[in-house]
Amino acid sequence: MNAPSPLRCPEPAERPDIWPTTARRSDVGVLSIGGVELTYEALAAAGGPEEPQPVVICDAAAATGRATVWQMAMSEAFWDGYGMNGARVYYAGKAFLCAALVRALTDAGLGIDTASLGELTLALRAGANPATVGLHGNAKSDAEIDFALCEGIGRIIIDSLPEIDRIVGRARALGVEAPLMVRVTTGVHAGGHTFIATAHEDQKFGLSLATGAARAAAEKIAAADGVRLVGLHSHIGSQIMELDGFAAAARAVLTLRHELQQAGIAVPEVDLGGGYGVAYTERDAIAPTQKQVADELAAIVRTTCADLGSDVPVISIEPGRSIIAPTCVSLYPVVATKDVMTEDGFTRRYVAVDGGMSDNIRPVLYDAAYSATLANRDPNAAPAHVRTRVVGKHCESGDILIPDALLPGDVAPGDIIAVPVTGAYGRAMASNYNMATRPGVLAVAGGAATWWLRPETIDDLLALDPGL
Ligand SMILES: Cc1ncc(COP(=O)(O)O)c(C=O)c1O
Ligand SMILES: N[C@@H](CCCC[NH3+])C(=O)O
Repeated sequence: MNAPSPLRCPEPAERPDIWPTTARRSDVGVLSIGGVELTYEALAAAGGPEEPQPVVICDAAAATGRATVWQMAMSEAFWDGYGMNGARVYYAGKAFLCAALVRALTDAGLGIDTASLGELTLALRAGANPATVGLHGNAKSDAEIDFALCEGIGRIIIDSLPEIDRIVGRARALGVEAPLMVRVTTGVHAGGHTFIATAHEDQKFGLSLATGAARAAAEKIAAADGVRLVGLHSHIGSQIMELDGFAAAARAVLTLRHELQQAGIAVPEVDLGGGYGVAYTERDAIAPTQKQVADELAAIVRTTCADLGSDVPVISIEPGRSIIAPTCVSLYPVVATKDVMTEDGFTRRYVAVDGGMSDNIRPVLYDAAYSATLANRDPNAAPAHVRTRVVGKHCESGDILIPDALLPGDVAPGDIIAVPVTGAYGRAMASNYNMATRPGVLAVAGGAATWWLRPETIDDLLALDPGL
């Protein structure tokens, strides 16, 4: 958790990859995104929060732009007019989901990957075409399965052998055919943190390639009535910056497909999952571009299929983070500051903000690093910078957003802390700890602001309590 030196937040012009496309610092030092200044006065005037409060600002055009670039890069890389049949991109809604985003991404040609009844309901109600919606889950409820089957979604990704029997039963009862993919555990270890690596053997997701469980699942589906095998699926983890793991997993899953096809079991599609990493701070390398990833995946698929002597399946991927993470910046009002003596005998500045682990659990859960700057004024115009710990407001001493940030020594209540790259798994993993209200997500574009998710209110929380 202790960084070797305090982490400074680069300005948008220095590291454009960790800021939304339209982020700028004005001549007077105020940050803006989408032409909207990031002060609470300007946000209120543009239709945002009326009072200072934590809020997630999303550069709406950047989100659509990143999705479109993925879609085009994959379509181009996987099309050659004869063996390569194209590729599909499903946005992994677990990273962040709301109706406006579903509409923007489906308009851009993406499908939506969901992992719960809530995500699935939202995606369909927002107008996603069921044929290009998928459902994941290692413990899908009957309600989830029934809803997915009744709505006719394009793929349900199987995560265990008993689940196949359950779906066969539900499909029979409902009189529908279930399109199934098998999630294959390829044994590839990749991913930023143990909790977000998903393809090594001893973890809860998928069916093992090594033990034969994945193959057995595909055979079971192929032999059963009321279900149809539409593909194999591999997802190796999240926040992966090196492409080798994707290559190894793709080879493994394509080889299984080839073996199945040779045994007479057709496997039209292979999904290579999500997990493509992004840079969070200036210590991170610039992530591979969507085109680099797509070209690399296409090269692996092409050569693997050629080596195996098999045709090329339709390929799909499920990026979440890499579409939405860099398009959002979290803003926090500074509430209090104090200087504390450390055990090593130096003084540490604490800056406490309204917000914290309830709107961004990632630092606590994964030691995830973020950096912070000031939104309302130019930090570089301040006389001196000090090592600062940015902490939240919750009743946990571990409620630390940034353990060791370099911020102006005169940060005070009235200032606004901006933390970039918070679009993925921030609001989506937010909680109501301490009965905190979860922040709104404000989309900004062309000088105007629109709520993509309105801020939760205390009344929203109290309404859940029949005792009141
Ligand atoms: C099955 C599956 N697909 C896609 C994703 C999206 O991952 P990421 O946001 O890292 O792209 C995840 C999350 O790790 C996942 O579990
Ligand atoms: N929630 C994780 C990513 C896991 C994605 C789901 N398998 C994160 O914040 O990095």
